[in-house]
Amino acid sequence: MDKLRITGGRTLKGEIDISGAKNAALPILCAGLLTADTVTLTNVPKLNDIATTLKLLGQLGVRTDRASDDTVSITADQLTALEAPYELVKTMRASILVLGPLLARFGEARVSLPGGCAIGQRPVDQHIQGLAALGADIKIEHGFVVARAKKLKGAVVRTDMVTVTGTENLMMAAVLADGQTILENAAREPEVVDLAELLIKMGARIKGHGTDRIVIEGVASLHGATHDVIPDRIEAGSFLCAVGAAGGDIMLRRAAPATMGATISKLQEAGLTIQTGDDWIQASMHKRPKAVDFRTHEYPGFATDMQAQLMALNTIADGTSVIAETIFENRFMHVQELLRLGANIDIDGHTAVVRGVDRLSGATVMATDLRASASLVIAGLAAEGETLVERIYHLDRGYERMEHKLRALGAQIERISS
Ligand SMILES: CC(=O)N[C@H]1[C@@H](OP(=O)(O)OP(=O)(O)OC[C@H]2O[C@@H](n3ccc(=O)[nH]c3=O)[C@H](O)[C@@H]2O)O[C@H](CO)[C@@H](O)[C@@H]1O
Ligand SMILES: C=C(OP(=O)(O)O)C(=O)O
Repeated sequence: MDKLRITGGRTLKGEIDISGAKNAALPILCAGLLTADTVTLTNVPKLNDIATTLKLLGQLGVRTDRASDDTVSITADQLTALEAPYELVKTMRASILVLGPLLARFGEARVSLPGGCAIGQRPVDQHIQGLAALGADIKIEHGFVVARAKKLKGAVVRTDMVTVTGTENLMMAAVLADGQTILENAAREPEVVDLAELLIKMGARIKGHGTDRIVIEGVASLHGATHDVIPDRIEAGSFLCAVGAAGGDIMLRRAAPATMGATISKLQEAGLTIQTGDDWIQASMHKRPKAVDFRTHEYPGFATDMQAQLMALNTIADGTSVIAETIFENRFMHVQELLRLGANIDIDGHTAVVRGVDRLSGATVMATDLRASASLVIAGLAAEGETLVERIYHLDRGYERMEHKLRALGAQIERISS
């Protein structure tokens, strides 16, 4: 298994490009199942999760073509299967996103239940209840969600909590349903908006995306489209935390600062100087960070996917911070590894109290999930001496060539392949 070796203590300087958003690209690839025409996507990041999704689509009989580094075309004109098997679903929870499109267009689907993972149980009951409300006959059988519906029918669906992939699955199902669907308590994340924009280009009739009430008028069929995936706000935020922890001056190009309000304002509170344009972010840090309290929240609040990275910055900050994780019940797995680097953190249920230390010292640590991995890399950049981050396959799920980008910024970091 590959590892990262980081020698900490170097400031960061330079420019890098931000990749397309993983969490936008995944549902958007699945939306290709909704039409027999070709859907062409640009700014698709090169990530293991994208490779897994393309493999899954391939198993369903979808023709996929990576025309260039960041362009992918998908054509779902001759499906050979309507089933997402456990082997693929277990590695990536977002596989559940084939359920809505398959059911809407082909009238049936069988998708393995995604298992629990490091950050929480992550049930899919809201996806199931929502599809049932749209008229699907849906049950769990032998570890699979098995769904059938001759034709879905529009309905008012109010999810019990805000769910990002739940909203995406239901939106993709509703675009081909008979009549009107209203999704209440819908997720407002930019990635949901990006999916809606693609669906509209494909002929869907959607209004209200970006609010908590999405109204969809079903249409008989959708057609092909071309779409540029939005920039990854979590990747960009992770690099901002990196410069906050290591110090320096960086420029992030092809970014979307308009989607990053909560992250940028917390980092400014921590002492970073940040300037933004339409598609760039310039950040400088030349002092010790200041501890910042925060709580995770649905968009436009502070993203749970940024919690671990900002915690890493807080570990070396001046002062004590209180961090509340409100979205996932078990998303502090990085804490025990940050402790190995010399951090001072106490956890009490959903709250972590971080007392900033003067310095971290390099050690061998283990990545436990995607953003936990990023937090360990950030801490390693700031730590004295050498940090070895093990099990970085988690990182490879969601960051495109992170070590290359950090090296371009002057960090001393290398991949050790084994
Ligand atoms: C591929 C993708 O886009 N992943 C993102 C998506 O995950 P994902 O869409 O899986 O996360 P959700 O928004 O659904 O989860 C929010 C909360 O609702 C709960 N829940 C959700 C659905 C359901 O049927 N039942 C239920 O109880 C979850 O366990 C969690 O506690 O949003 C999360 C929250 O912003 C991010 O951390 C993930 O990076
Ligand atoms: C939790 C994440 O992803 P996923 O939902 O794909 O597990 C993430 O991107 O931080």
